[in-house]
Amino acid sequence: METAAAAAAAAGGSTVDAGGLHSVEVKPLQLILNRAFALIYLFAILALFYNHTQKILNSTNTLISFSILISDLILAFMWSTTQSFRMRPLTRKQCPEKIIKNFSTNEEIINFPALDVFICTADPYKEPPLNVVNTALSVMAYDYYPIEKISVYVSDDGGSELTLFAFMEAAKFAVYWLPFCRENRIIERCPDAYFTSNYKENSETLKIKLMYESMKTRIEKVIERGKVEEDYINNVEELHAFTKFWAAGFTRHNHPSIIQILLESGKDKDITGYGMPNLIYLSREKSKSSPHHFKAGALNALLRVSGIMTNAPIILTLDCDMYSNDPSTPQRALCYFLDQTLRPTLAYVQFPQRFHGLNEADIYASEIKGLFHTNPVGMDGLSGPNYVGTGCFFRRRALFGSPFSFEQPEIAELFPDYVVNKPIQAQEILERAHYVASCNYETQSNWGSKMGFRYGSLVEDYYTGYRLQCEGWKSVFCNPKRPAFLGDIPISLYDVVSQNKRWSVGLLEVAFSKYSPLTFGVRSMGLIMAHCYAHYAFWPIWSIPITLYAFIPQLTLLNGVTIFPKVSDSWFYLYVFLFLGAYGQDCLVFMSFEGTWKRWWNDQRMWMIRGLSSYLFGTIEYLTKHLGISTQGFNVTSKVVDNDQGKRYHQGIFEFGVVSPMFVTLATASIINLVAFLKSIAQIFKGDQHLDELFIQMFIAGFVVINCLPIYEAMVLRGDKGRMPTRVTIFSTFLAGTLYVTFAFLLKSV
Ligand SMILES: O=c1ccn([C@@H]2O[C@H](COP(=O)(O)OP(=O)(O)O[C@H]3O[C@H](CO)[C@@H](O)[C@H](O)[C@H]3O)[C@@H](O)[C@H]2O)c(=O)[nH]1
Ligand SMILES: [Mn+2]
Repeated sequence: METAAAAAAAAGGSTVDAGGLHSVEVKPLQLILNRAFALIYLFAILALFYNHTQKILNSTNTLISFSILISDLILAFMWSTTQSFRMRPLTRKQCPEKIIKNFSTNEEIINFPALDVFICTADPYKEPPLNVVNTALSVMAYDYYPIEKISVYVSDDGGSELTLFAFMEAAKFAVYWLPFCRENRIIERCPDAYFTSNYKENSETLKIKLMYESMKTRIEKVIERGKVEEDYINNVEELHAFTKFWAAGFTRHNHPSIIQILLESGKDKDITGYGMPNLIYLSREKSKSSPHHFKAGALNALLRVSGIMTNAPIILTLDCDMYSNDPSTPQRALCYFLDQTLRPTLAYVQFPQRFHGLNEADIYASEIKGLFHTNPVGMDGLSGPNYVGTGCFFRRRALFGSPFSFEQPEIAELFPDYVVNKPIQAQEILERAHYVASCNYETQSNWGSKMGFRYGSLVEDYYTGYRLQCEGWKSVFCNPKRPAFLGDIPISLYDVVSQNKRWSVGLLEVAFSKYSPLTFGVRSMGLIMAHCYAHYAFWPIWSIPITLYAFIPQLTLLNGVTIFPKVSDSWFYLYVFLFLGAYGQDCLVFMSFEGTWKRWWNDQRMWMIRGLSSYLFGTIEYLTKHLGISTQGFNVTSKVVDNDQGKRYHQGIFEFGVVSPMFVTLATASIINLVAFLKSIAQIFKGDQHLDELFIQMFIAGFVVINCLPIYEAMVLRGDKGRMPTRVTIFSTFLAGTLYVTFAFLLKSV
């Protein structure tokens, strides 16, 4: 931990580090309240299980009591892991304006450490190259001194000439864009974001806009044709580069590595004669016979190729849709990397994932506030936040063994302190770069196990951060007021639940591996940190209580069977406390991070939806994958916006539209809850049943019904393309009927 600063912070209040580059703040009252609440709630949980034991012993229907017990055990476990985020939340501030002074040799010359930026893309049709180019331009235009210290490496797992073409265009546009941003002190350095903002129109902005538009048109034309044709190729070098893609047998899954230097710092200048950063295109070698480990594999190839070419001590990893929204961001990260007291063990500085284009109510809870904001603040007070794949500055050394034992790469040039002394275009450098980008390079090596980004989980980001922290590395959460990066969000429910399904598979791969946070994690990083990581690893098992609670109380209700305490029973108040306590705390935390009611409501709704879709089917996919039956791999999230879909999204209308088993469970649950709720109301009015006995079950059904309103609407009221497909509705109605009959039979036969 952070020595002096931490000790002072532990005592409460705020502290500033010695250099005055950053400060931390802990609110002592908040700590006490959180811990006291956790203690009280814990006693309530214990009381609940006492009640459960009694019930099971006297129960006539053990199966039902047992499934509720299992659900509550899992809910209690997940609750306890959530509390670890509340034990010591901590907020930080940085003073990026002080950084320049630290690196000035004299008034004029400022010399920051070199920075390698990695941008990953994987599919030109799901990830439009124009957007990838925008991301690259936004970081090339960072306020970094001298700018030649930045090298931007683009990894193209799509192996696409379209992406390369877009980057050739970007390199030409950059020599105008960088001086334009610098001289006009533009804050918005992502061109697309700038031209859609409220910028000042004058002849200069008009000129640069025309250039941008012309680049955009050329890129879009080429994408439309699906191929770079000769009229778009300017010279022999470009032709030579594209010929590689046209070789016989070239596919995205099978091709040699392609490395293309698009800008070379020190050689290329902008139109004012000022330097330019390096810009390098890389498509690592792929072959059907060797595993390529998806994004983690791409990052490791980048780590090596950049090692050969520039070997910067600091690395920024970015997803292709995460553009920079603040040119001073690297200076904020430097505030930490520079601090002597943090230095020996600081592995990475993580900025939150934030998104643009969210609708007002954030219907799909795309903000994922827990994952990206509130929980990292909790982990920051312990050993530091988890790595979330993008917007993260690494110390290169952290990817080569623990802080105490260095893991030697195979070749000397890859040592993190190796000094490159040749230009990146040198024949020798290029040869070496191709060599380390080949698919056999990693065979029989420690890459992915002890070195670099870790293999073995579809959530390579979570897994890598976790393993680094197990080794003893620390991290810092940096959350400035102006978002440092902004990314795209999926705008159809299917894309959202599919993305979460992939995460679920990846998380379970960690949960049930020999590196499980509950065993290996507890030993390596202590109980509380390990619980934070366990919270994510076991996310998908939330599907069990969510699914059981979506069906059992309702199916029993339909059959007039009471399974919870009556309102007149004193145990009833325990249930009220448990419900209000958990939801209340969740809501309070959400609201205290610039939340709104509407967004919180959607956040809790999406939790239920994910429980019945992503988590459930993710768990099933994990099981089938491990039985060797099927595997989907890394299904890249689409970043393309269909116009109609975009319109509906902005009106806050849920987008179904696809026939998927994940929608069947949702629709079935929504039907059963509605029928159960309505039937029990009718029975109470008729006097056949007592509200006193059925209240908790009716409350659950009613609560689910309110959450399902958009689903009913999509099933019966809507006619647009995003409605629930009729096949799903019919099948779900049939399934609901079958479940009802089965339960009626089960309950009567005992
Ligand atoms: O074989 C692959 C697959 C993906 N990617 C890239 O990985 C990034 C993330 O992919 P995306 O489809 O956007 O996944 P998300 O679920 O939106 O991403 C989140 O979850 C991923 C782990 O599942 C992390 O890698 C990401 O950083 C994190 O933002 C994108 O830039 C892709 O181009 C590759 O480079 N190679
Ligand atoms: Mn993404």
